[in-house]
Amino acid sequence: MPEKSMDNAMEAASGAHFSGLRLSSSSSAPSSPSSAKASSVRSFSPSAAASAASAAAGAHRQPFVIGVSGGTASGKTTVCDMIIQQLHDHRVVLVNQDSFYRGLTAEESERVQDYNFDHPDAFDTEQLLECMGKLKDGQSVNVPIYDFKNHRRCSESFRKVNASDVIILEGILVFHDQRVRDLMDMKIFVDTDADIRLARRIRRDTVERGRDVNSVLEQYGRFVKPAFDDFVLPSKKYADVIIPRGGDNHVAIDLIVQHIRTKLGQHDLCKIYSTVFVIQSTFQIRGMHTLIRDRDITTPDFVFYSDRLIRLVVEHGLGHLPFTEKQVVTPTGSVYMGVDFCKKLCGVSIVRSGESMENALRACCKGIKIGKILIHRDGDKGKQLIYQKLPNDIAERHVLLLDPVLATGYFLLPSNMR
Ligand SMILES: Nc1ncnc2c1ncn2[C@@H]1O[C@H](COP(=O)(O)OP(=O)(O)O)[C@@H](O)[C@H]1O
Ligand SMILES: O=c1ccn([C@@H]2O[C@H](COP(=O)(O)O)[C@@H](O)[C@H]2O)c(=O)[nH]1
Repeated sequence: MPEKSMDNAMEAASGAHFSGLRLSSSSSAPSSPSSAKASSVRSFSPSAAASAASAAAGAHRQPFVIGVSGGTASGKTTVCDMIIQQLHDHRVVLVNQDSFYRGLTAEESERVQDYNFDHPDAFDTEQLLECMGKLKDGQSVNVPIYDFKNHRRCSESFRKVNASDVIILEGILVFHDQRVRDLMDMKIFVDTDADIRLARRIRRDTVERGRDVNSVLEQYGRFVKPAFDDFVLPSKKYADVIIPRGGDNHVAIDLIVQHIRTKLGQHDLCKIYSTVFVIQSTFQIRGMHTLIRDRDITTPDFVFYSDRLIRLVVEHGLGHLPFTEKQVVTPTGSVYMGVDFCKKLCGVSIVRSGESMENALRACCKGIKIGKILIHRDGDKGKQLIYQKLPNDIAERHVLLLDPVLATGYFLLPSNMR
């Protein structure tokens, strides 16, 4: 049985196991002060534990939403495709604002040359919001398919878009409506010269969208350019990143992809850094995390459980250090084949450290040569900052990185020490 399924099987078989939890004075841990919270834990049933675990396992993580705007034929789709390609190890979906064109009535179709496809009212923004809301909620959606030749939606077919880690919403006016902007975690504006865009548009619309050059030029002068000046360009100010030259700008796209990876990696650092280790979460560990997060926990209980978590993190981290075989002679004269740490631990970085973390580390490290303990006291600066600091810390100097509170614990070892 693979290691992971073995762990799951053992967890399932033992149900709720709180060997690490501190029980009240009437239980098997007489030295611990009594606690109402701890005694309520004793009545925790295996089925409740199982459903809590499955709820956590299926817990929906908010996807990262990227908006990509810019004038017609600026290269929005091309940029999106490049981002999607580079994010190959994540689930990414593309939603086009074009899919939400209302579709012309028979009357409007007769005078299509007078229809302004570049005005915000040409889109069904309510439907777009509904679809994006569902996707953000982890539900799949059926997105309409728009036919640029007939200016209508296909009445029978839809494109099924599944819930994903990253949702990219692309279109000329995706920054126009504040409600749509508010869905986005990152806004990109593709900035390409107007003459290049017009040349591309003529080629594309004549080749792919069944137009002739005259109608393209007529529509461009009458609607496309004025709407660009009135709606698209003014929305550029909302962009977090402006990409000049669109898909030709590989540097900008690489930087954007790196940023998205870092953001996604806040949840899954192991995907980015091969030397980061995360302790497998068990009911015991999650039970203690639950206790220390409970605002009603007493101070002695908080200290007791957080100290225990800290020790688990530190001990697990030390287990990753390099060692050599070592023989010792026991007091009875027999030889014991043991191990000894063989390299000097040159730095320990403790994220969100407190005194108890430092003490636990020093206690656990007795007998290990520690060069330096570097303490990060980031406590109240928040999660964002801690993770943003991570890449520098990793690249430069630290050997062990421990975070007992935010997650179960992270361990970092340079590859030459493993
Ligand atoms: N960097 C580029 N160099 C040459 N042609 C490009 C470039 N980027 C896009 N195109 C072409 O221009 C047209 C419009 O590009 P597209 O990415 O679909 O723009 P948008 O989605 O902004 O309308 C397409 O035919 C595409 O192949
Ligand atoms: O029926 C239609 C619908 C839209 N348009 C034009 O399309 C562009 C937007 O698409 P891009 O891919 O971003 O260029 C917009 O400027 C509309 O004018 C159309 O011509 N006919």
